[in-house]
Order: sequence, then C-alpha cells, then structure tokens
Amino acid sequence: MAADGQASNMDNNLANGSSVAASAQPPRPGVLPRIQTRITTMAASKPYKAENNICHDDSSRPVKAQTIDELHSLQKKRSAPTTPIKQEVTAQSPTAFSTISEEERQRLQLQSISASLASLTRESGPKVVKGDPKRKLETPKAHEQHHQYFTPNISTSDSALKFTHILYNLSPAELYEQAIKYEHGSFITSSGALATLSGAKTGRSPRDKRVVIDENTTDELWWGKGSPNIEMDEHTFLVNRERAVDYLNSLDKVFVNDQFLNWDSENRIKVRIVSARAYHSLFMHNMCIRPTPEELENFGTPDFTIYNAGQFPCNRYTHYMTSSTSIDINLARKEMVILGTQYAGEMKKGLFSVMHYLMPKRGILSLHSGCNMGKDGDVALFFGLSGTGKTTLSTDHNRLLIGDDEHCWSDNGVSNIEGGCYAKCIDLSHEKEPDIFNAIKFGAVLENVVFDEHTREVDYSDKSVTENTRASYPIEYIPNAKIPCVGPHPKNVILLACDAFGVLPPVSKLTMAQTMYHFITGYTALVAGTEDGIKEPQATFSACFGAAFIMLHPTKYAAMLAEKMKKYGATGWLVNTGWCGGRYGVGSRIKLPYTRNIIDAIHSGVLLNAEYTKTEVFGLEIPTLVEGVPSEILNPMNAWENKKLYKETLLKLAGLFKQNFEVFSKYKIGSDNKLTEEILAAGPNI
Ligand SMILES: Nc1ncnc2c1ncn2[C@@H]1O[C@H](COP(=O)(O)OP(=O)(O)OP(=O)(O)O)[C@@H](O)[C@H]1O
Ligand SMILES: O=C([O-])CC(=O)C(=O)O
Ligand SMILES: [Ca+2]
Ligand SMILES: [Mn+2]
Repeated sequence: MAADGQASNMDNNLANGSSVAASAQPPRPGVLPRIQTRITTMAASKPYKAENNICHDDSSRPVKAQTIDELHSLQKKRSAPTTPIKQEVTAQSPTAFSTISEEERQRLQLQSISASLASLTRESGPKVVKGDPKRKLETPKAHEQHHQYFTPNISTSDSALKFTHILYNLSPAELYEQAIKYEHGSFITSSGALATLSGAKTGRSPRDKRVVIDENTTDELWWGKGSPNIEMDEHTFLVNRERAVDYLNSLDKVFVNDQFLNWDSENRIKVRIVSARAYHSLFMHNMCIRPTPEELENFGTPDFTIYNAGQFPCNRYTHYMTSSTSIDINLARKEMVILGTQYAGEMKKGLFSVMHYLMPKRGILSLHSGCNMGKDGDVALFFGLSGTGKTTLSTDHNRLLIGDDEHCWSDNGVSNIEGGCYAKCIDLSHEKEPDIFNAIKFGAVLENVVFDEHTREVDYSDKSVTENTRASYPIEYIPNAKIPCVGPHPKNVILLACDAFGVLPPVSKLTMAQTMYHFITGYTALVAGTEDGIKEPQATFSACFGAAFIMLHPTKYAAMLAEKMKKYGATGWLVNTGWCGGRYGVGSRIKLPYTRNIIDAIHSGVLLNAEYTKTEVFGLEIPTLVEGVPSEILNPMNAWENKKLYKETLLKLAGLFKQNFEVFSKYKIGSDNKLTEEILAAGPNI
C-alpha cells in the first residue's frame, strides 16, 4: 500500500510541476526515492502532462504501432514503384503510354521463372511464389493473392502441391541476411564484406566440364586433344538438368538473378541464374552487369540460363560422369547445369565459355584478359592465365579500369563482359594493392578466407582453407572504374606469364608472329589452387591464355587477334610476372613495383622506342633500360648465379614449348599457310 501511495503521490507532484520540490523532500526512512529519468525535456521544453493519473514522456512522438510486429512493419517501406512498361503505339492500342499493371507484370515475371524451373517430364511442378517463405505476410493462401504465384497446370504430383519461393534479384543487404541466417560459414568481416565458404571445392573443376555434342557443335567446336570441351550427349544433359531442377524445386526457396553480360549494348546477352545459395546469388550480382529497374521490367526471356544445384552431386551411374561433379553446357538449349560443386567461379567461367562461342559468330573476339585505359584514351589488354596478374595489373590507380578478366574486341573497340572483378586475395595487402583492398567492403563476397573470430579482421596470409582465396566485388568499387566499361581499340597487348623456371625476361617486345606464337602457346606456371587439385606451381600451356574457356579451335581466336592488332596497330609484349634469379624455390618472384614500372613504361610509349638486345633461344627483344627496374634483372641470364644451370633450364623450357606447339603446326592461320610458317619460326630456336 505504501508503494502505491508513494507512486500516486509522485505522479501528482510531477503533474503539478513540483517534482523538484518532491525530490528535495527527504525520503521517508527506509524508502529510497523514486528514480526520475527526466524532469522536463530540453529540446521541446514541454512539461510532462498527466492523463488518468499516468505520466507520459512525450518528449519524442510516440510510434504509430500497437504491437512489436506493427512496429517492425513500419521499419521497411516499399521499394519505389518501378516505371511502367511503355508499349508500342498500335492500331489496337492507340494510346502512346498505355501500361500493363504491376499485377500483370508480376504474373509475367513469375510465368517466365516458372517456365525456367519446369520439369521436362512431369505435367506439373511446384508453384512458384515471390518472397521469403519465413516472411508470413508474403506467403499466399491458395485461394487468395492469385497474382502472386504461377502454376502452369492442375496439380498431379506432390511436388506440384508445394510452393517454391523465388527470391528474385535481391539486393546485397537482403542477400547478406539470407546468407547469415541460413548458410553455415557466412560472416560479416570487419571491413563489411561477406565471408563465405565454397565447400569442398575451392577452385574450378575443368575435368568435369561437359559440352553437349550435336549436329551443330560436332563441326563447330574444338574437340579432342588439348580441348576443354569434353563431350556429353543430349540425353545425359537432360538427365542432369532434371536432377538439378528437381533438387532446386525441392527447396523452400531458390534465388533467381536476371542480369546482363557485355557492356557493348548491341551485343548484350541476357542471363538468368537459378541457385540455392545467397552466396551464389550475391556473387553473380557482383560479377554480371546489374540491370536498372527499367531494364529488368523489359527483361523478357533470358538468352541463357544457369541451373546451379552445386550442393547436390551428379549420379555416378549416369553415363559420362567420372566424378560427383558435373558442369554441363548445352548450347542448343542455351542452358548450363552445375552439380556437385559450389565454387562460384564455375558460373562466371561457364558463361565466359558461352561468350567464347556466341561472340566469334558475330565477328567479335572474346578474350581472357584484363583491360584498362589511360587518361588519353590509350587502351591496354592484359592476357594471362589464372594468377598471372590480370586483375592486379589492370587495377592501376593512374588508369581507368575497364575490366579485370573477360572482354570482347569488336569493330567498335573493347567492352567488358562482366559487371565486377574477381581478385585473388592470398597475401593481399593495402600497401601493395590499395584499390583491391579497399574494394573488399559491404557487398563484396570473400571466399574461403580466414578471419579472427572476435574482431573479424581477415588474415590474408592464411591458407588454411585454400591458397585460392578470392574476392568478388562490383567494378564500381574500384574508384577509377570506367563506366560504361567500354573503350577504343587497344594500343598495347600485354601477354602475362608467371614463369616458374625464371628464364623468361621480365619484359620483351614482340613481333606480330611472336605475339601469335605466345598467344597460341599460353604459357605460365599455374599458381596453386585455382584449378582444383593443383597444389604446387608447375609449367602449364593453355591456348589463348584460357584454353579452359575457349569453344572453337585456338587458331580461330588467334587469327582474329592478329587481324585486329594489325588493323588497329597494336604492339605485343611479353611480361614475366614470375620468377627471376633462379627457378621457383631458388629465385624469387619479380617484385610487383618493378612489374608496375615496366607496365608504366609500356603505357607511356617510352619502351616502344627504347634500346633493345635479342636473347638467344627464344629470340626475344629485351630493353637494356627501364626506369625504376634494376637493369641486372632485365636479362635473366645476368640475374642467375649459375650460368650453366640457367642455360640448361632455358633449353628445357624451350623444349617444352616446342613439344606443346607440335599439335598446332598442322593448322593454317589466314588464307594461305604463310602465317603458320611465320608463327612457327617465331618460337624458340633449338
Ligand atoms: N610481379 C607481379 N606481378 C603481378 N602480380 C604479382 C606479382 N608478384 C606477386 N603478384 C601477385 O600475383 C597475384 C596475381 O593475381 P591476379 O588476381 O591478378 O590474377 P589473374 O590473372 O587476375 O587471375 P584469374 O584469371 O584467376 O583471376 C596477386 O595475388 C598479386 O599480388
Ligand atoms: O575462374 C576462376 O576461378 C578464376 C579465374 O578467373 C580463372 O581461373 O581464370
Ligand atoms: Ca582475376
Ligand atoms: Mn580469369
């Protein structure tokens, strides 16, 4: 009773504005004075007011909610309505801007996604609905909200009775939440990036890549020795496709990304990626070109669709399957199926393979290269196998970044295929690669890195999960990205090789024939990890610096490159970003600042007119002086202590080059055989 009396007494005091007096009164013995949180509000200078003897602190306006759920519903406001689709003016619909309703648009969109997810064998599949199944408000009851889901048929199977929720083109923030709530190994790092695990595979699986052989592809594609295209028949493709689609449809929710490839608007490709992980959806959000809301409304039917069921294995009893992983491309169906690997790079590089088929058909050369542009509009291409420095060297604070990995060269100039970059992170430091380091912030996906469990600080030197740690981020995260990612014809074509033998010079100027020879050869010492199973650097030859992704015979791409380089007067260069002063294990990797100085001298044109000497065996023209590079490393022989060992190693590598080139010697490039002989003569002289 005493407490009650005290309380009402206090309230009255407050109501009378006499709280100061009240608190000034000595407390009754044994009773502590009531804690007062506020007396008057300073900002509004409004006194407390009492209604029904209850004190209200109305210093800030009360929330317009009766319950916590209502309060939560206030937190999110609906996205701004997207602009209506403008229809053609026709006789039937004479109004210039007649629109289709939002409802109709949603219905068409779901119809398109439903068609993508439809089984090829059953009459009906699951109903697709938009939104997160956990958000009750958005789960429609069967008899209401008909516009929210689409089902093509009357239910005839259990799977047709269930809903598959479609998380369509979610934003990075939404994908973060999905990843953190539902995917093990997802964490926010101290810089705001989303750390993820790609599972058992931490690199691509080129031996599990299959391409459907049919009446067209038999003759069109490169098959056999050296080719990345391992054949599979249409039937087996459909078996795997059905397996992937059934897996995806069995889930409560799948992610769907509708995006673009190629910044050249005339040659843009619409891609749809259906996947089961927020990690995959965010990765592709970063790597493909992100449509504007208007572009998304007019998206229509995709030109190519990926079904990524990477968590689910393929069936080893299926014909052609040699492991539980299968990455299958069907050019006729315009589809790709991924089973048994969650490594996100498979999607990126799978689409790149498709571009290597589609673009040459249009006279456009597709290139595994980085690309940047100087302030004066001089464009450089950086070819090279994985880990040779395309991303590192095309990301140059003094130049505009067009792209780091996949480009097209058409009659209009160069264009990036992608909307993001995919950088190697091992030993990444702010000091050596500041732009890449700073791009790893909110929205970036960080694959397989190790971080402090408390501070979430990433340790880029830690290889505990893999050596092939990676960051994927939108290209605009690089401060001097060139948007749109297109540029004029290249002036310099730089071939990067990471030479583990340490015998190739840090830089040499190439003749056209030498450029072709080295382009077709595609030499490097593969840096550990990007291709699954490779743990130590080893000498590798990969035609066109990307044999894993080309679809046609390498000479087709080489001929196009030669033609374009001649037409637009580009100069070829060979830059060794690998070892000097001895082979791997003895010498050391050429310091990045030296390579950057070499690249600067190429860009500026200084190196074009430098003094040159010719090396023996490879016949490479090497400059005697490059500013900011110790002259003794320019000629590798000088950098080796043991000259005899140098010569032996040089001859060994030359032998490997010769052996590798044998398969190409019977192919013609150009209208006569002349170019082939010139190219053969441009190889090592032993
Ligand atoms: N002299 C050098 N030149 C270039 N890169 C170097 C050099 N020394 C060390 N590196 C390191 O080599 C790696 C080059 O990787 P980068 O991401 O550029 O490869 P990439 O060619 O883009 O490969 P991918 O096609 O797999 O993405 C980086 O980690 C970079 O720090
Ligand atoms: O595809 C990958 O995983 C990384 C990459 O860019 C390459 O290997 O060329
Ligand atoms: Ca890269
Ligand atoms: Mn690459």
